[in-house]
Amino acid sequence: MATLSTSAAPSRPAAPPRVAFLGPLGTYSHQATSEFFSECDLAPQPRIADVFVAVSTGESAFGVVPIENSSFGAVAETMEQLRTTELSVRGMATLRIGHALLASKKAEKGKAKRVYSHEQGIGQCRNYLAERYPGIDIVPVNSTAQAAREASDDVEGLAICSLKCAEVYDLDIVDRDIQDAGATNTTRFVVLAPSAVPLPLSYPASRPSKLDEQPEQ
Ligand SMILES: O=C(O)C(=O)Cc1ccccc1
Repeated sequence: MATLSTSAAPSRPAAPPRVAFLGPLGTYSHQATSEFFSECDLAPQPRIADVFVAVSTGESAFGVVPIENSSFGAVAETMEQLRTTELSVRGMATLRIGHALLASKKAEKGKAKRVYSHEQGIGQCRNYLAERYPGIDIVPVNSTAQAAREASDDVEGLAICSLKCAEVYDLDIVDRDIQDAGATNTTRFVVLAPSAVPLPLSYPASRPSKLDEQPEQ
């Protein structure tokens, strides 16, 4: 006689969630996403508004957006989206932000005519720019890694972005730690999900936050 098995079928490990964030690769939002989600399918978006769309349409399970910087304040595009979104804020990550100034490997020293960055990157380095590059053209772009991409195609351009972008976009390091607030410069990021979707307990990843690490001596 056939017997019925009551044991459940072996469960397949859940696929890592798809997470939308402000791209391209190398942004601070990318860094915050990787810190928060131990494993995920990275879905970089061209603008902060696109992160909200990707989560609202279900294309991504979660989204990560910057919300506030310790020295320059609220991130305007995120605040604008939060006014009307039906998504919920389900988590938070705080990163220490150290900006680098990068240039194309073909750039001539001292010939820079413009500097690209996200509005936040420009705002967090405004005193540095006024002192070292008075009168330089400031070109706001969608993200700091987008600024690195622009500088890689512009021998008269500089990018304010993370040091990581020097590797990712093959750029020279002109200067580092150029943010006006020094080691105290932090940005808070929030994790978005559709209102009905709770954040699994396994997030944030158990690794200690970058802010818990000891400062270099
Ligand atoms: O452009 C980025 O890298 C972002 O993630 C937004 C941002 C810009 C500057 C500081 C912190 C976050």
